[in-house]
Amino acid sequence: MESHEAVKRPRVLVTRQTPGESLQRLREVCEVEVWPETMPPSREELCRLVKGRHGLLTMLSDRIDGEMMEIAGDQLAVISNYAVGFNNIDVDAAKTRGIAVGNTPDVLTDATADLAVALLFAASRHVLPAGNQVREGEWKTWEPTGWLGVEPAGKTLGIVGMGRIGRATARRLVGGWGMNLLYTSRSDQAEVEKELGGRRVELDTLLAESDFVSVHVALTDETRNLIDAEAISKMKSTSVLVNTARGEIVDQDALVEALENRSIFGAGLDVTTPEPLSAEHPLVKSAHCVILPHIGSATHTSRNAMAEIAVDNLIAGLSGRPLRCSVT
Ligand SMILES: NC(=O)C1=CN([C@@H]2O[C@H](COP(=O)(O)OP(=O)(O)OC[C@H]3O[C@@H](n4cnc5c(N)ncnc54)[C@H](O)[C@@H]3O)[C@@H](O)[C@H]2O)C=CC1
Ligand SMILES: O=C(O)C(=O)CO
Repeated sequence: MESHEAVKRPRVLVTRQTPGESLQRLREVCEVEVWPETMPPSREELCRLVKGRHGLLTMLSDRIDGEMMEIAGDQLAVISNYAVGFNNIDVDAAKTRGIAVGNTPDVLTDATADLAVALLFAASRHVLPAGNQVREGEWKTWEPTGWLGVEPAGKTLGIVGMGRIGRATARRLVGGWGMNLLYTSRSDQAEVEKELGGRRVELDTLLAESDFVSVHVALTDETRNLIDAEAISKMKSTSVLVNTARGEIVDQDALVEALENRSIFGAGLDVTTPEPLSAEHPLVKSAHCVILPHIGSATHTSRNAMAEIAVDNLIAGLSGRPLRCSVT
């Protein structure tokens, strides 16, 4: 039986065209099939495509569970996710089968933190609806009471999940706008506190005391719906919620209600449940919510670098070497 040991020309599936030249490196050592469409393969198509592959280069929209690994077969040695988040992969199932799993951390940290800051300002200053007023020819005059927003300078920033992107976001807002920092984390972050000041607090305290809350935890069973109705009810009526992590971390129904009741000031989301979110969804229609189509890492620099890591991970996994960035 063909198993995890290195094979001469391993068969690899890449579930979407990635930017840059990195796939060329893969083609030199593997038989590569790239899913050619813009839309992801359906579950059915993916089940058909994974069969007999030694390696998979997957996107965050591909759900790779135990069943999918089973369908792929015993020869599957490595799953390389083209993302830092890996909630779309059943890592325990992969471990059980001895399949290596890789991700693409660090190289997208700055781009995603930049976008968190952009969303914070967009939601604070009505950037989209005010801009639309101009586009739609509805701009009548300068109004002393028009489009009044909130300002971050000197206010309190709450970072939920002080990992790489949480810290980079805090660095921008503490350094640039003199914000005071609160954060949640599973452990104290002495280095962060040395660099940025700040205090580790319980989530309830963070929500009650922050003027701007930015979510950066990984999606796990523990963080799913972390920002639920009760959590949102603790936030200040002048506060802004930003989520660039994963949609499932925020209870969207509760957020709709909070925005409708004006119990928070606004929200900026790069991630939703589902993705894409229907244009009819009340959050999309809300004047107090800015939604972007999951573009946190969407810069040439980040996406090219992610592709390089994803290919390095795949090649390492196929030859039984430790991955450049492993989550198993
Ligand atoms: N919008 C986008 O395009 C992007 C979204 N992301 C999302 O951002 C997430 C974070 O990325 P990184 O900062 O690179 O990951 P990271 O692993 O450095 O940070 C995640 C942090 O969350 C903490 N955490 C996990 N569970 C927690 C809990 N229950 N309570 C408090 N803290 C908890 C972890 O300890 C860690 O510090 C990714 O998992 C991904 O979902 C990442 C990149 C781009
Ligand atoms: O890397 C991730 O986790 C993303 O969401 C997109 O880059």
